[in-house]
Amino acid sequence: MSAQREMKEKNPWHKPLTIIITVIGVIAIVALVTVAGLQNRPVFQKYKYGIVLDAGSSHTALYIYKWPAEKDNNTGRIEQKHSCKVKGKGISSYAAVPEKAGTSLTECMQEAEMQVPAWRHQETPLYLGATAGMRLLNMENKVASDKVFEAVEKALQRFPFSYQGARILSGQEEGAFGWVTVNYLDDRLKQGLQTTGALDLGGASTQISFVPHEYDISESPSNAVAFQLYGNYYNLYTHSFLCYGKDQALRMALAHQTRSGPIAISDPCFHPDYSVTRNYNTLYDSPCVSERKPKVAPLNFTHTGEGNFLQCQEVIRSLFNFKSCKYSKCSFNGIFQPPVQGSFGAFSAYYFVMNFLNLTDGSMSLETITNYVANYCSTPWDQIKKVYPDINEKYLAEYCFSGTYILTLLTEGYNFNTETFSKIKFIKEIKGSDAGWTLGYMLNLTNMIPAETKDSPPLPHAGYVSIVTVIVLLLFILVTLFILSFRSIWPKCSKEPQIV
Ligand SMILES: O=P(O)(O)OP(=O)(O)OP(=O)(O)OC[C@H]1O[C@@H](n2cnc3c(O)ncnc32)[C@H](O)[C@@H]1O
Ligand SMILES: [Ca+2]
Repeated sequence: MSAQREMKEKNPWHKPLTIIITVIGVIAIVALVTVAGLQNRPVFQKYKYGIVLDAGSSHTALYIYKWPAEKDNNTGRIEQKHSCKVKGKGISSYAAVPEKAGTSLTECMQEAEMQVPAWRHQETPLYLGATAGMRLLNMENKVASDKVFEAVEKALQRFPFSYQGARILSGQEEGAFGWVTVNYLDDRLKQGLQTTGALDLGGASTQISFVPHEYDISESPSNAVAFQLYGNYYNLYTHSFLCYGKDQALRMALAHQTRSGPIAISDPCFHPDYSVTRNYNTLYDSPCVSERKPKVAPLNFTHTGEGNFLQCQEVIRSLFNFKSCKYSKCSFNGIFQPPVQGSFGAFSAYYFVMNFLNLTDGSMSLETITNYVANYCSTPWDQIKKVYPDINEKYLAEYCFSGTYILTLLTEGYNFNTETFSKIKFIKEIKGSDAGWTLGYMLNLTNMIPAETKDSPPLPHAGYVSIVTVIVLLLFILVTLFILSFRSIWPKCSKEPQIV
């Protein structure tokens, strides 16, 4: 019994020092785990937002972009969070009722209010950029164009975002920002890789932008845009052809065929058996064709189809002037263009049309694609309607013209040949963000948004390392003390069986 008491007295677990050491040890371990856990927990990502309204000639679309609040190399990693297609036509179509241009945006703006967290609303910049539709309205009727902007401005200012203004983009900006978008999304800018050209086909204008091989900038300064992005310099060639978007090009093609004011035309760019009645005033109501309006013409004309690809190409060719060129090389209409270079991303109507025709598979040759479009054009209209009962009839009727226009513009307008054509990719989006000028525009403008304080771990790295070192040292001392106090009873413990 006395041996047992003696052992109990010598048992370190019954000494206050051991208990204190143990408690401190446990606290130290808990502290170590807590500090490490807090320091290394995934940082809650805070985002900033920006909204761009693309007021195109055919429709308006709203894009919401987001990027981490702490920025990377002065340029945030911007991605598309949401997009909203405004119902109805483009804002330029409301020239006679400007207030409606403003109210048309309400639904998408309300969607934006839901998409951007409320606490970010006030600091979220909101931009509206208008393109060729408003360019044309501005040329035609400046007062009407100003009124549309006034109405749009009023409508946008009612929302809680930081409204930064509405303006018409120049053709150069439209082309250049489209190029920035494509290359940014492809990660080519940051990595300094060879860039991709950008081809944008809108309703009223079309843009071509690429970095040429040995391009002499002095030849046509109005087609040159110099960029410095991520420390790399780019000398971009860009041109925007007003009136060569697919709707205005169709107008020009019809104007070409009705220039003598006939009561009926048989159009090779529309399917056999296609027939509609069109109004002369409506057709010629655009600065792209107004000057060519026939002096004498009936109110309407009958527009029938013929479905002949080669003859359609002839009509389209007549829209391009290949005669005059004061530069070393031109595309058409006397516009300087160096030879196309490298790969290209073709988006908006290039994609809509080629996707409908099932021609976006990069392995198809120019010849195969041409044959396909020719065959498609010669298919009777009734048959086409039966095969595609769900497609918007206006689009459906125009795919033959649009496909032929795209091929003619690319090969004869921009001089793509069999080999260079194969480097064109028809794209809608890249990594979840739509291809178009808006992201490039946003990317450029966000450089002006000051970066928020970095969303860093709670402790600086040095502080974290010091705390962990102190705790580890403390644990080491405690373990040593613990072992030492146990050692005093170890011999007894080992003799225990002999005692028994
Ligand atoms: O750049 P601008 O010239 O201002 O015009 P936009 O921005 O309004 O032009 P889009 O790229 O939105 O559209 C280009 C054209 O494609 C048409 N379009 C849109 N969706 C289409 C689809 O699914 N199939 C065929 N055409 C389509 C649209 O009506 C236009 O004529
Ligand atoms: Ca556009």
